[in-house]
Amino acid sequence: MNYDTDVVIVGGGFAGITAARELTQRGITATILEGRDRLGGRTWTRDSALGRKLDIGGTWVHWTQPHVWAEIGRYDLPLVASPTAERALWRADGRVRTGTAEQLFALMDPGMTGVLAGSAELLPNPYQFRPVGDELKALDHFTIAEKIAALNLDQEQHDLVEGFWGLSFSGLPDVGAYTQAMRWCALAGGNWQLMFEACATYKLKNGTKSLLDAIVAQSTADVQFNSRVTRIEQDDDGVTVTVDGGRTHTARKAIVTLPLNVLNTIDFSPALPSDLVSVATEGQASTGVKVWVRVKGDIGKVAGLGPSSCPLNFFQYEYDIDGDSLIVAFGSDSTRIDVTDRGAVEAALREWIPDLDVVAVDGHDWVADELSGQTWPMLRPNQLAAVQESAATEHGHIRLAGSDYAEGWAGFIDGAIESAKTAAARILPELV
Ligand SMILES: Cc1cc2nc3c(=O)[nH]c(=O)nc-3n(C[C@H](O)[C@H](O)[C@H](O)COP(=O)(O)OP(=O)(O)OC[C@H]3O[C@@H](n4cnc5c(N)ncnc54)[C@H](O)[C@@H]3O)c2cc1C
Repeated sequence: MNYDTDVVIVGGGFAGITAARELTQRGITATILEGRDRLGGRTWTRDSALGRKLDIGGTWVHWTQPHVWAEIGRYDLPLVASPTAERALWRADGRVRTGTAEQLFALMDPGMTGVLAGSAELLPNPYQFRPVGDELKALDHFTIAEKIAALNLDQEQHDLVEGFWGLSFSGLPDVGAYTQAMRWCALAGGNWQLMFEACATYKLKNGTKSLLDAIVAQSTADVQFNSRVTRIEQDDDGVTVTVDGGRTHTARKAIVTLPLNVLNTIDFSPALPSDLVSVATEGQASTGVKVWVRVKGDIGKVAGLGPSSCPLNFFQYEYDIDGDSLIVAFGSDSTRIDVTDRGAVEAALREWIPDLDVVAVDGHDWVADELSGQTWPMLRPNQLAAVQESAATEHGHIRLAGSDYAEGWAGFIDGAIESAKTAAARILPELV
């Protein structure tokens, strides 16, 4: 049979472009079918009306994340650190308090240590825990909120730890799986402060697009934009992939990199495993928002944390722009705040700093976005085994890749790159 290409890669985020580079550098032909008019998916470096280039999606990287860190070294890309907070505000037990970051961390420590106790022992090699064992499966019944509640913390400590996980899950702790938290902490050697550092310290100086462009430059894959895949049909020999409008592409293999919450928008024939389809139907737990905010004047190097019930429950100072302050803020529930509404963002931040004036805002609703349906993936209880098993398996001629299916830092750019390298390496022997 003649194929249009060896491999069709569905989606051109970090997973898709990494898989394309890995395959085409070894002489395999590949076509990326991307539903948007740009590459990058849930990363998006764009010129912002706030006065500088900003990362609207994924941003921070860290040396605990070996796959992305190796790529940054490979292309010799400059990094910059987010400023260290000199003042911390925390909203807990119904009040806003001020102190140092150290004071805030000390208040959080009993709860964080309690929730995460045993993470390094549970997952001594957190990049290799498939197949999901009985101990992990048993723990996967619990939500992170249940684990926090069981610690009987005082209200202030409870609100801070609950808020931290609302931030980390980009979602509500009462629907997020406890095992996700254990995985993150195990990846930081069981140290929650290092885990936090990994999530919000180093940024690519020229944006995530600088890494994206470097990887794309080493790929010879054909990229077709505005090509939303609607159906993938398999026979004994390969796949036929149909895009919106009816155009088809044939290939020997397909790598599918769709976020879990939109996986079911493709009609797979034969169907993907029923337990994975059920997870995609239920949806993973992230429902949150990220917004960049230009605030009038110099507000100093400040960070704030509060419970997930706040429309914006975390923010930190990032840049000075002509005497104004640029901060980044997060919330757990996109239905509570419109990140393009300056007034709504100002009202949410005034719960912390009453005289704060918001000049302008920039953000994107990733949850409403039909090509993502979520922010960074965080699983609900009882989803882990189905997702990990599907990620490790070839489904006929199809493999899944993407940060949602990573074994290590799932949810991160690192996980997208890791899973893509694995998927490409697994299919390569069948193609050469
Ligand atoms: C607000 C936000 C903040 C984040 N912060 C960080 C961070 O600081 N650090 C970090 O490491 N990670 C962060 N992440 C997560 C990180 O950005 C993602 O995990 C990673 O970029 C996912 O890459 P991916 O290739 O797996 O998926 P995606 O980037 O989602 O790529 C999938 C691609 O498939 C396309 N697609 C979807 N459906 C179809 C279809 N039917 N046909 C064709 N194409 C389709 C999409 O348009 C997309 O381009 C953040 C994410 C968000 C949203």
